[in-house]
Amino acid sequence: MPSIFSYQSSEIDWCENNFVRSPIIAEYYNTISNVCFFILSAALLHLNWQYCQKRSVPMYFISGIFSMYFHMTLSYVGQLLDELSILWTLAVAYSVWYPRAHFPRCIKRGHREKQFYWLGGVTTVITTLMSFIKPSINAYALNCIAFHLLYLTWRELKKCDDQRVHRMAKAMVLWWVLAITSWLSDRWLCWLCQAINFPYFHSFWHVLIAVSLLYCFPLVMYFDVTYEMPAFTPKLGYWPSDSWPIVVPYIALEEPHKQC
Ligand SMILES: CCCCCCCC/C=C\CCCCCCCC(=O)N[C@@H](CO)[C@H](O)/C=C/CCCCCCCCCCCCC
Ligand SMILES: [Ca+2]
Ligand SMILES: [Zn+2]
Repeated sequence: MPSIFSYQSSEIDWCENNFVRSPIIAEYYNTISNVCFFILSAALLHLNWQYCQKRSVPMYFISGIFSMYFHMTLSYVGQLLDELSILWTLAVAYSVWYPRAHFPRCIKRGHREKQFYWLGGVTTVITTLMSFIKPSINAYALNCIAFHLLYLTWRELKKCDDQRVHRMAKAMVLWWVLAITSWLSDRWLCWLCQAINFPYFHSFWHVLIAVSLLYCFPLVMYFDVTYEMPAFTPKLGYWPSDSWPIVVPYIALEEPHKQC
């Protein structure tokens, strides 16, 4: 029986052909494309330095390290680490940022906060256990989180008339649609990708989801400042400048009153 650490012990094998460009890296482009998680999370921390000084931001580049290991080995342990790091980053992000205004109504009013954290904790533990049984199904469950984020974004945007925030949300959704299309294409249309000699859609997924998060995090920070830091007004800036066609948004904190 192969070890859970051994090469290709995972039940998932992505579309890219294995060991074509290197004898020690199973999926070469799927491995190196994870570098974008390190670059873009560094950019995120740098541009949003004011916010990061005041609040802790979940370090999603850790998922990039495990994802690299997974694609390099295609091992069962690599797959578990990849998925569990995403799951736990999401759990931390929800516990830090989930707006109290959107706590589910089904939990009792007086104890809402405590019960919400219990609910989140139990869900995370169950999903963690499920990862050991059927990690390939778990990847779909993780992707479904995006639909909940879309729902939360839609509810927040209804209350917000800052057009810059709407523009940021639209960009996030656009990049996410491109990302999830690439992920699904790699999983389901591999025969077609092989036929056209382009089995690289999973590498595109890495880049596109990292770009989508570059818009998602400032959006979440914007609403967090609005709700949780009444002493500041979140001001949305664009790097390198407003007039560029492709821009990176960031949050600056200003002292007077709020907009949304
Ligand atoms: C109020 C809550 C705010 C939450 C903010 C979002 C926190 C993001 C947390 C985690 C970062 C995810 C990093 C992705 C790493 C991808 C590694 C990878 O490619 N793994 C694959 C195998 O190599 C695996 O098959 C992928 C599984 C699915 C991962 C799904 C991640 C969902 C992240 C949601 C992003 C939302 C973006 C915008 C939504 C409209
Ligand atoms: Ca492969
Ligand atoms: Zn991947």
